[in-house]
Amino acid sequence: MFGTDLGIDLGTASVLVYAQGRGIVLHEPSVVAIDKNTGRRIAVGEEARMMLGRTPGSIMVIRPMRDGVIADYQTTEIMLKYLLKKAGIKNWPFIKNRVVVCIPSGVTEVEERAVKQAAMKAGAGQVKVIEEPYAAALGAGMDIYGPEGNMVVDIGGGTTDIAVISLGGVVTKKSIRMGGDKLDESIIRFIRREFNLMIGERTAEDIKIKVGCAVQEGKADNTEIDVRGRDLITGLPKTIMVDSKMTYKAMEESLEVIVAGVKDVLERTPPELAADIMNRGIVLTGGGSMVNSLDLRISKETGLIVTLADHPISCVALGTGKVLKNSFK
Ligand SMILES: Nc1ncnc2c1ncn2[C@@H]1O[C@H](COP(=O)(O)OP(=O)(O)OP(=O)(O)O)[C@@H](O)[C@H]1O
Repeated sequence: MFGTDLGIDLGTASVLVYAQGRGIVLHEPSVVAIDKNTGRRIAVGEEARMMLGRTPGSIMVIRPMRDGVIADYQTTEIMLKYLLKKAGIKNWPFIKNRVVVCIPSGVTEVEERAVKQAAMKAGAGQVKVIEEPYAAALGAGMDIYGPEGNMVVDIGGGTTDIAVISLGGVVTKKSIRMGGDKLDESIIRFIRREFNLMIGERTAEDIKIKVGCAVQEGKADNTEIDVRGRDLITGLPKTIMVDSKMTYKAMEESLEVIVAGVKDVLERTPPELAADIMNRGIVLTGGGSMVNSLDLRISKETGLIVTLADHPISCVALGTGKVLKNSFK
């Protein structure tokens, strides 16, 4: 006897849970705060994210997922257990639920097994895994079961998964360990180098979301933001102004890695499918795809039409929901 079937997008930046018949029931950052002395859980999700960079010595804030895979197994288990309970799944974990979890397409067998085991330990009765770009394409509403080629680029916090899908299967793919987190890191490095200012992860993400830009021309609106950090020379707090052009420079190298990945997959795609992609274009999903003008940048460099999915962050979880019905026959 099984309970509600669930789809989980266990991401580097966020965890989304899709419950059969209810849709997305949870969306929280993949962050856990632990008491260093006792090992006790203090906070999980948004509450823990608010603590990032602000904790006293006794509290440790952990992001247990790195580059799309589990980096800290024990903390992932704690996080999943807590979040699935919070998602309000009836009788979790007393009735065993069937769960589909998404994984990046390039993971090793060991990494895949760790994801399955973490879900089982968190209370799942049966676990299946599916590849992220497949779920992302389904969640974006692409017709992946037809004979035409579809190209999806899922840019998450830790990985970018690029795939060409046709007849319900992945034909060419690439998973690169580059995503929103690395963009934040490049902003931190740029500001330290150019302004001798040390900023935290959350501030860097804020800059990326508010004024980040993937093309040199910059954004037309909202082009500047005041940024506070610690001056590395005086040691004192300082405010500087950061604009879109600076974020372009900061993120340029990292964005180029994503563009090169897209070109590589296109080059390896069979000609018939490549012709389909010329007609249909590329669909971007994942939170990282929302960097301003990234669609324009990829379009310029590939000469193809590039569209941002309707709800980029939810696509993988929505796609997992779509495969639930056929996953446990
Ligand atoms: N409006 C926005 N503009 C730019 N980046 C954004 C925006 N909103 C979210 N992001 C970024 O999207 C990333 C998270 O995306 P998402 O939740 O799809 O990743 P994930 O599934 O957790 O990661 P992965 O698939 O790599 O494991 C973060 O780096 C976040 O900063």
